[in-house]
Amino acid sequence: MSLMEIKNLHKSFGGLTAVLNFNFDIEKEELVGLIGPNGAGKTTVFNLITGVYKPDEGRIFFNGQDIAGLPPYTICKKGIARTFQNIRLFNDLTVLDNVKIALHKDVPYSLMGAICRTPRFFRGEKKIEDKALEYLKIFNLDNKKDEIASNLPYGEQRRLEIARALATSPSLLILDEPAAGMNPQETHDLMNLIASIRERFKLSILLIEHDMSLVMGVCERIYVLDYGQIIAEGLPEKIRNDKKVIEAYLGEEV
Ligand SMILES: Nc1ncnc2c1ncn2[C@@H]1O[C@H](COP(=O)(O)OP(=O)(O)OP(=O)(O)O)[C@@H](O)[C@H]1O
Repeated sequence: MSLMEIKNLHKSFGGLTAVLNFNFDIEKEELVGLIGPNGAGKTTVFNLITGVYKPDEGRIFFNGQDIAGLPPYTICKKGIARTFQNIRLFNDLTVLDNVKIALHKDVPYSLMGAICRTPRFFRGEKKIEDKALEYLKIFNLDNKKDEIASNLPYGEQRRLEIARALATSPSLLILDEPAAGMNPQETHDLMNLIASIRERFKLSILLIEHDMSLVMGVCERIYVLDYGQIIAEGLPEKIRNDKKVIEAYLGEEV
């Protein structure tokens, strides 16, 4: 059984059809790319999967259960984590607190315990802090743990957002244009990091990207969206040479 299977998804905004008859699947531990030119409907698909929008039609099966139209927090609890195209961190909190928040569901003490500052509270806090630091280490941000998130350079904010998403222990991590605004070296490093995260945490990753060349090196399978519809699907090599894909990206370097 696929980890996620999407069947005949439709979404319109007024008279504009953003996503039409969208079919998709991703296996456990697979790294899949969803690419397409500007306005193709990628973010809309993303928002449908994560519960930001309700589909007009269609089903989204995750671990065999239909999650279409469920609220975002329920979908997150089921094991889908996301990052945003425009970074959304808790800007005034420290780097460490941004990740600790994502671990709140693992809190081993009660509200009363927190108010009364019981030994169980302190032990629990220490455990969460250690875990958050482990995530920060993976993203090479542990030495910035006490900095205010908004003071980090852009590339580090992006990495922190992924660390925070990963801390919710998802089985599917969806990254919306994670390399947007990064320089070529940062982008290259990030792609390697994404591949290594998949190996280490044994999770599935859906990478949504405008830039086709970015996903070519890292994704095992790619879907191409244009005007709300899938125009090609398959291995990177097949996608690179697909006539419809080349036409959709006409004028852009493929
Ligand atoms: N909330 C909305 N209300 C009205 N139209 C919308 C809304 N969200 C998206 N659209 C329209 O739906 C179409 C698909 O947009 P979407 O943002 O999903 O594309 P995209 O592939 O993510 O583009 P980009 O790469 O520029 O982010 C566009 O024509 C967009 O203007």
